[in-house]
Amino acid sequence: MSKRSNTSEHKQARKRAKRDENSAKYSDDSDGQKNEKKKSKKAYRQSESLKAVSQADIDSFLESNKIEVSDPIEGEQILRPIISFEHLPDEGDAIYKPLRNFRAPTSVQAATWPFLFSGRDVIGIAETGSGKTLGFGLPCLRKMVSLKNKKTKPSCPKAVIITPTRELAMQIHEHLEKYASPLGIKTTCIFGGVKKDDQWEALKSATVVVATPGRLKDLQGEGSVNLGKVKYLVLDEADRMLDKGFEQDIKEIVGTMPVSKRQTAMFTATWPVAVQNLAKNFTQNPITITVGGKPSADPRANTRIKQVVEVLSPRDKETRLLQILGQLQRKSSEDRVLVFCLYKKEATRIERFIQSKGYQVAGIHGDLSQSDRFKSLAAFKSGAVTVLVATDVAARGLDIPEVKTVVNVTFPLTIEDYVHRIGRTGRAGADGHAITLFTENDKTHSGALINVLKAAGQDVPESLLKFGTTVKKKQHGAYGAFFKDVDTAKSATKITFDD
Ligand SMILES: Nc1ncnc2c1ncn2[C@@H]1O[C@H](COP(=O)(O)OP(=O)(O)OP(=O)(O)O)[C@@H](O)[C@H]1O
Repeated sequence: MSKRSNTSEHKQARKRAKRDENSAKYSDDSDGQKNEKKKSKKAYRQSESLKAVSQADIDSFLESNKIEVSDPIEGEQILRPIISFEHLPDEGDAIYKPLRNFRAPTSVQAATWPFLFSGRDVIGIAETGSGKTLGFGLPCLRKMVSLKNKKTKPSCPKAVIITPTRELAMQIHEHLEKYASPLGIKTTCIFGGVKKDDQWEALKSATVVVATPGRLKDLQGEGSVNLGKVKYLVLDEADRMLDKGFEQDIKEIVGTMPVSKRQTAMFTATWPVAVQNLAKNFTQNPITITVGGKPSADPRANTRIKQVVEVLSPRDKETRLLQILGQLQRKSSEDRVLVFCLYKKEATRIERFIQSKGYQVAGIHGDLSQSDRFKSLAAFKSGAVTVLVATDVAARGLDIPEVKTVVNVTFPLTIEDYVHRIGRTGRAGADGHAITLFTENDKTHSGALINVLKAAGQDVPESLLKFGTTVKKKQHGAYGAFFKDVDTAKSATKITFDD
C-alpha cells in the first residue's frame, strides 16, 4: 500500500467506512466528495437521476458486464456506474456534446468515470475497442475545465497522456480535440521522427499534451516543457508503458511531476502480472476496475472476434496469405485487411510480394519515415489501399472501424501483442475476424494461444494442440522485437522503441 494510506485522511476514510459498514457496497447516496482524494475543484456529485436507479439495475449492469472494482482503501464506498449519459454530473455541460453520437457509455466508461471524476487514481482494464480513450479522456477534459481559471503557464501543461506509438498519439489527440477545442482547451501532440519546431510552438499554449515517451523526455531534458504543473497523467497501453523498453523513460518523465496534486490513470486491454507491481510506483491507492472478469495470467481477447488458427508449414505461408486476400477481396472490395508481420524486413518483403500480385497495399513499420507511416495510415483509412502490412507498431490502439480482418503472418513475441493485434478488428461492439498462420517456429506460444482461444470460446484446432499446452513464464521486457533490425530466422539483441 502507498504512503498515503498512513495519512490522517486515510484514517478518516477508515472511520467513515466503519460508520457505513452496514450500508450497501454500491451505495446510491455516495458521492465523490466523500472520497479520500479531493483534488478536483469541480468535485463529483452523483446525479439525481443516477441515485434514482434501483440497486437491482445497478447490480445487473455490473454483473452482465462482468465489472469488478477493487479499492485498496478498505471500506470506501464503490461509486455507481454511469450507465446512461443522463447520469453524467452537470449533464448539460458543453463538454458532453460530442457524446451525442453514441447511445450510452461503454461499460469501461460507465465504471471508471465516477472514480476519475472524483479524483481517484484508476487502473482500467477492458477489452480492445471498448472506448478506453474517452474513459480516461473525458475526465481529463472535465478536470481541465475545472482548472480553467488557473491559467496554463507557457510550456507547463496540466495534463499529459503518454502512449507507445506515434500513430496512436496522433489518434488520441485528434479524438480528444473534438471535445477540447469547443471548450477552448488547447491540446497538442508530441512524438519523435519529425522536426521539433512546431512542437516547441504548440507546447507554449497547450493545456493537454499527448506524447510518446522518447520525444517528451527529450523536450523535457532541453527545458522546452515543464511537467511540474501536471495534475492529470495517463499511461495509455499501460502494460507496454511499464515494460522494460519504456519503463526508464516513464520513470524519468513522471519523476518531475508533482505527486500530491496529480491524478493518474492507467488503461489497457492486457495487464500481465509482470507489470502489475510496477504500477504502484506511479499511482496512489489506485482503484482497479476490470471489465470482463478479474485480470488473470492469460490476457483476454475481445469475444466478438472470430479467431481462426491455421497450422501450416513456414514455406506455405505466402501462398496461403494470397488465397486469404483473394477470398476476402471477393467478399467485399471495401473491407480493410490488416496483415501483421513480426519484423520490419519481413513486412517490407510481404508488402512487395502482395503488391506484385496486383493488390493496393501500404506498409507501416519502423524502417519507414514518419511521413511515410502517416501516409500509409491515411491511405488505408481512406480506402485508397485496402491492405496494410504492419509490424506490431500498429498492434495497439489504432481504431479503424473498416478493418474487418486481421491476418497474422508471423506470430508476435508475446500473447499480449496477439490480443492487441487481433483487437484492431471487432471494435465498438462490431464483429471481427482474425486468421493466424501458425507454424512450428511459433510452438512456444501454443499454450498461451490455446488459453486465449478457450477463454474467448473459440475452436482450438487439433493441429495446434499437438504443440502442447504449457504456458511459458512471461519475461518483463519481452515486447518490442518488432523494431529489431533482423530477419526472421535470427534472434537479435537490440530493442528500440518509438520516441
Ligand atoms: N460510448 C460509446 N459508444 C459507442 N462507441 C464508442 C463509445 N465510446 C467510444 N466509442 C468508439 O469506440 C471505438 C473504440 O474506442 P477506443 O479506440 O477508445 O477503444 P480502446 O478501448 O482504447 O481500444 P484499444 O484497447 O484497442 O486501444 C472508437 O471508434 C470510439 O469512437
